[in-house]
Amino acid sequence: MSDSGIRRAGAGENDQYDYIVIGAGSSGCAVAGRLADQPGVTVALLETGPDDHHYTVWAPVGVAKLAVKENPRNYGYHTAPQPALNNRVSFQPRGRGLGGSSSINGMVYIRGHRNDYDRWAQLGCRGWSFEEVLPYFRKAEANGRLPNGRDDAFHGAHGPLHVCDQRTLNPFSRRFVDAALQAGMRLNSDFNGQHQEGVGLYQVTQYNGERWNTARAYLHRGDATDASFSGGRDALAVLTGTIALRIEFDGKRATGVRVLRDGVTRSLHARREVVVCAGAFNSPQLLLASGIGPGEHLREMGIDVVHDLPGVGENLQDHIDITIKKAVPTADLYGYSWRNIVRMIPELMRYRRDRTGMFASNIIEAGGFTRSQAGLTEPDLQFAFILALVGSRGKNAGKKAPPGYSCHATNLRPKSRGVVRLRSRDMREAPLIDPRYLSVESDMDNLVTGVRLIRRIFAQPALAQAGGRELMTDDFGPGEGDEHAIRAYIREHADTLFHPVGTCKMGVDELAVVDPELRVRGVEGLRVADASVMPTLIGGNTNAPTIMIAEKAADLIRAAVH
Ligand SMILES: Cc1cc2nc3c(=O)[nH]c(=O)nc-3n(C[C@H](O)[C@H](O)[C@H](O)COP(=O)(O)OP(=O)(O)OC[C@H]3O[C@@H](n4cnc5c(N)ncnc54)[C@H](O)[C@@H]3O)c2cc1C
Repeated sequence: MSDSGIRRAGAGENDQYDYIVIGAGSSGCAVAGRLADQPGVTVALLETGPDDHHYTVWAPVGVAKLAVKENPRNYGYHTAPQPALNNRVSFQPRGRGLGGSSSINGMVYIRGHRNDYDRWAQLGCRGWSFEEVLPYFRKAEANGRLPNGRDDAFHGAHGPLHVCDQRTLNPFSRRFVDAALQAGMRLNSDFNGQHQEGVGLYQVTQYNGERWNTARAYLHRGDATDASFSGGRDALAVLTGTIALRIEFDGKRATGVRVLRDGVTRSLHARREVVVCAGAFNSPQLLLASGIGPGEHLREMGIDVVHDLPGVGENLQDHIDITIKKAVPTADLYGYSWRNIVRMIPELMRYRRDRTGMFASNIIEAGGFTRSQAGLTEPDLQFAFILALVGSRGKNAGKKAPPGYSCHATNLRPKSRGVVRLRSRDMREAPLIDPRYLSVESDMDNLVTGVRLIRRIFAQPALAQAGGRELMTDDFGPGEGDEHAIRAYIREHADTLFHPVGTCKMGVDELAVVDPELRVRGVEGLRVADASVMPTLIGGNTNAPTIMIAEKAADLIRAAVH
């Protein structure tokens, strides 16, 4: 692993590029890779963290190690204390290094509901309705399910992002799907097809049993050992260990980026544009540190105002989520017991031999979408069935959980809105993150329904026959469970599902940070293109939608010069 140092990559180490892309995460790799594929164009991709050539990244089960606490590939942020969560501080994993959060995420491939994008268009985001973004989802995707390698109405066969079914299905994932059917849900074999609702098996961003992060997809051209990091492209310089400290301006025009690398600070010049892809926490942080944001906050932090843009850092939205857990003493699930540890030895050999078995699993193989009440136009709850007991994270991580399973219920469209602000002008410091989870009381309501539905699914024969003991729900009492006790449980245990968005929102209103072409309003030569531009949270996991945004951004940027 190399955390610092520019690796030679085509365009090599220069002071000038046509485009400078900041952040090599889900979006940044895609934007930079696509731009660099144009003839005669040079691109620099700046990334604070290290490369992604590490077994914890490409072996899917590595997610259990990478996601739960701070490490060289995970910033491991923490929120401000959350009043509605009994003042708990929430651990916020964020990927650091090539691939960004796509290198540490759960690999679940979900696009959200078509209505989500139609709503973006209704909010004034012209060009972002479902029919208009679907071609970009398909362009990105190489779905292993397509017979004859031909695109169909919903899926792409030839994009750089591999999407496939799980190679080895855990028997408990099958049990979960059967139990949900027994509880009355319907089967859905493609959550990204015509309908989202139902229960089934998730497709994952993997290929041949290995994680397919965006670095592998868009930079390395599939080669896990790509020493150039750029897939050998002459036009693309991939600069790891390089932190963008601030965007530089000439008046209101972005002209380049001030960077810190190997302890040396210097400026890189962008002949055409700077594209910020630093994610929902760091993109607003970088704009603020560069003098773009609410004037009062900037002055308070001693930063010269380049442009007073009140929406920067506002509108933080995240999926709040509650988990029910059941301890089950079996070696088919993940957890710590002698039996489970012994089981892992042949599983490791199996993975090394043919990339199948328990090491090839993302541990989240099954799930589904449902409506918490009749009359809703689309599902408002998502389930994710985990083949382990979800343990503590962040500063509290480390306690070894026994084998078991868990199920998340996620409120897909919470109304609570939070904020990202600066604690310091220095980009090496963590920003202040305050999601204000459950600050709108009604955000709790569908989680209560979610808890009840999970327990109903757990009680069906397909899962109940496996035995085990539900944890921490004794207070609920019999049947549906006491609502007061369930609400208290949610306050004590609800947490993020890791999908922050919206802090540089796209739109046409006062608080919009970028316009529908992703240009930062009020300045020139600067765009934001990552999860932070989503005006509203989509109903599902956010990796595929972020990659869709990047694909569209690359087209918008290319179109601007023609
Ligand atoms: C633990 C976890 C599990 C998840 N599971 C799933 C899942 O199963 N399915 C799904 O669809 N989504 C999942 N997500 C969410 C999804 O991965 C994110 O929404 C998506 O990756 C966001 O992409 P991004 O490009 O906006 O940001 P990121 O991918 O986070 O990329 C931002 C990049 O910018 C870099 N950067 C930041 N600041 C600077 C700077 N100043 N200079 C240089 N570089 C900088 C960072 O190091 C990082 O590499 C998960 C996320 C996490 C954290």
